[in-house]
Amino acid sequence: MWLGIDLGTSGVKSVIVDEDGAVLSQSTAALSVQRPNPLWSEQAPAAWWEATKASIICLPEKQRASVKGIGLSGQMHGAVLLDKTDVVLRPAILWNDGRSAPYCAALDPMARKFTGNLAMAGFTAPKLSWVRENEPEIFSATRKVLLPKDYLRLLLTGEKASEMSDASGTLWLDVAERRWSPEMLAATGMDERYMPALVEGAEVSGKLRRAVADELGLPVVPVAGGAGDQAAGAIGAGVTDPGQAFLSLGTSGVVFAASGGFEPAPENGVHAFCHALPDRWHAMTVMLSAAACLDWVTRLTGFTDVPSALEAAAYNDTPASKLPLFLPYLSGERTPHNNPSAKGVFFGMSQETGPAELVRSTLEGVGFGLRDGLDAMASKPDQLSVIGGGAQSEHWAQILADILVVPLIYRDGASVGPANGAARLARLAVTADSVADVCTQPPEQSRFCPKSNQDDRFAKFRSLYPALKSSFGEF
Ligand SMILES: Nc1ncnc2c1ncn2[C@@H]1O[C@H](COP(=O)(O)OP(=O)(O)O)[C@@H](O)[C@H]1O
Ligand SMILES: O=C(CO)[C@@H](O)[C@H](O)COP(=O)(O)O
Repeated sequence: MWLGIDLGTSGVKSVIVDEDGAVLSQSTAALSVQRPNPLWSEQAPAAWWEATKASIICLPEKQRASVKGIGLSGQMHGAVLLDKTDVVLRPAILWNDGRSAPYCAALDPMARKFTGNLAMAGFTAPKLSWVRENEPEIFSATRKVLLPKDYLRLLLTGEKASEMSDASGTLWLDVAERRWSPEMLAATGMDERYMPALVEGAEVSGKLRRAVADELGLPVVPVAGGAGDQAAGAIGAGVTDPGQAFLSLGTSGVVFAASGGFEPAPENGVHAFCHALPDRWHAMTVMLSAAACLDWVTRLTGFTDVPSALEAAAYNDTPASKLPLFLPYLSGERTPHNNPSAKGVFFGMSQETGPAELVRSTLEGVGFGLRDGLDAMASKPDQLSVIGGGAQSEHWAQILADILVVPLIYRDGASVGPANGAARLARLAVTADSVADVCTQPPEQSRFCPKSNQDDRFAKFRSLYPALKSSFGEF
């Protein structure tokens, strides 16, 4: 048995996977996000740890006792600042936090040169520029900066380590060479001593501490490097070779394509990062609020939960031409606009607009945002496997297939894709099993092909951002 732990933004998911790759059990412990100031997005690392333990302890006792290795996956880019005794100095600044935007311009030329990526506000390095200027006492006390899942690793094993896929999202990694970049570290007043050791995703990074093992009913087993949640999702979905791609419908929305090598294309905000396997890279586009918009519109409209809101949308028959258009920029946007100050908008409301129409517009607007991401990619994938919490809705699947104009494939275990990928990396780290044997595509459950043309609505959607852009910063 292999234990995969995925530190998502909305919760920690743990899965146990057997020798044949079947997900035997899964458990989720919810997390909340704190937004104490405009553009800020934070979580307490202590809450991650409590949720991690809560999710593991709910897995069946017998399965836990049979675990042979653990893999970690997690939300990317977040900054956990530790002092010289490994005490957390402030709440973690998350991937969808836009406060560091003013520091990106200065880093951008170097980021393009040394990492092949744009300096974007959600990445880790600009966050440290913000801390250095705005919280100088915290910056001076900082001795290590860890990514979210790597903080869990520290508590699980006592080791400070990261791996290439997640480290790519810091802007401190030389992505082509898979090593820390002294130039990028110096640009934020740091050097390699602030960074954890680097391993590959399918290498062992340490061993579970005895006390933690006893508390969680686990044996003392190796913990693999793991991956950032998107690369872990790719391993779970069997997206490892050029031409393979997936769509993630988590808090964020991601189009991820495995590439033949390191192929930087920073225009339009396409990220070129290391994959979780050695000598492999990938391209991805990221929208900051995807399924997060469903939670928001559910609260806004007063439906009891996301499935009820989706059901109301499915039964609503207002002609699509009468629906408002929704710009899904509730936390700003990364790809393609690279604008943390962009805002959510309902455009075209009328007396006929009610709760179900708003939910429908939201489902559609997230689709349009994802289409913007897909169009930013250098080449369009033939099909996309779908993973993440949003993969639970067939109604949304057809809307998305129509907008994206690409077949969408729903596979077994889609909603726990990154946790499954983390478990697979643990298996690769501990056994001699091959990537081809372990990283298979899970069986197909259903397939949604484009049926109705949405290009006219999409053109209207696209016209709104340039028209509103200059006003966003004023709010
Ligand atoms: N039945 C459902 N259909 C579609 N989306 C859903 C459903 N239930 C939950 N979700 C969405 O799943 C999202 C969480 O997905 P998940 O992949 O777990 O995110 P993260 O990894 O960011 O924590 C929530 O934002 C929620 O809107
Ligand atoms: O910023 C990115 C990827 O670059 C996000 O995808 C985060 O990694 C959060 O992922 P989810 O919580 O939405 O899975």
